[in-house]
Amino acid sequence: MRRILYLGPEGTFTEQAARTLVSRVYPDATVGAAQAVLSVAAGPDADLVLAPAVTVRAAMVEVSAGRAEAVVAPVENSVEGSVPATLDALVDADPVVAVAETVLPVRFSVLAAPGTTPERVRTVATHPHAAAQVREWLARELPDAVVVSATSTAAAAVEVLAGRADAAVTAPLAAERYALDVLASDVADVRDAVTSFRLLRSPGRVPEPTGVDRTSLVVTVDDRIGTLADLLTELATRGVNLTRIESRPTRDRLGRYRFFLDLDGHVAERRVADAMAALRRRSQEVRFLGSFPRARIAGRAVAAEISPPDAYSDAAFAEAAAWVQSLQEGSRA
Ligand SMILES: O=C(O)C(=O)Cc1ccccc1
Repeated sequence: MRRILYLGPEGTFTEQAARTLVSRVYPDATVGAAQAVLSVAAGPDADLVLAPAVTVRAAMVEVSAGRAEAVVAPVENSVEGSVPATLDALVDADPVVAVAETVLPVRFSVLAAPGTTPERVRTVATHPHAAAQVREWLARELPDAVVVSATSTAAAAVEVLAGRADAAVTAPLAAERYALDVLASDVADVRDAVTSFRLLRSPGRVPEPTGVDRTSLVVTVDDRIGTLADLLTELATRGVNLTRIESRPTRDRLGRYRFFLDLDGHVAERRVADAMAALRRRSQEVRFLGSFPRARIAGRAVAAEISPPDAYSDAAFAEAAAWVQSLQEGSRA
């Protein structure tokens, strides 16, 4: 039985995303659920079992070691930006690549032990990404409460159950999974906030291009004048649209960075492949984090989908390469 790990414990946004992604990536599989990362307590017929992991990093180690099939991780939020723990794990762990992404609307529930009134709440536990998205609500509704960090929103609910926090800011799913009262639901400072999640596996076959794909890379560069401009020019001159660029320190010394890039397009497309080859020539290291269909909500684009001009089509690249080859072979002037 193959395990799909998600940032747990049960009842996180990531569990919700994992259910969507698994039904998309493994449409024919029977899916069971486990309570803990090493448990295989699922129906006897399940092909896949969804299991919680304490951290994304630990889950990636399980995948790299061949003990799990895939990990589902939160990547980016429309309000708070990237999830640093996921980005760092992506470069520290043995390579894993994304094969699918999904985008979920995020509205929070505030849970507390049965009978707790808002006036009695002094500590509110949650994931840092959730805290950043309910800051105004907490200042207004629970002004005396201090926010304490948890590894996930569901881990925050467990803190409340254990009596170590008075309330937790969670996913709506946690209200169904834990015996806690709902003090508030549908809480969000920004109404239409969304978070993207990816399903990551050990490197293998890349999903077929769909025409609306995303390619994700990490590029490590030397510190010299114009490096970043040079990299971006390699993309621009091949008609490759950059949808995200994020730097993270390499953590070995101050002032050294890696760049996380998301591009429109698929490694199977000539313009993207050509741009990636150029990035490789110009940088210390390029790590491929996957090419996969771009997430849509109810069939609609989440962000603008920009088509490259005809000069960058596979056909245009093939015609131009054939022309150069004919010159090299002397078959044409
Ligand atoms: O803690 C969770 O529930 C997660 O899945 C991470 C997260 C936290 C806040 C918003 C979106 C995802």
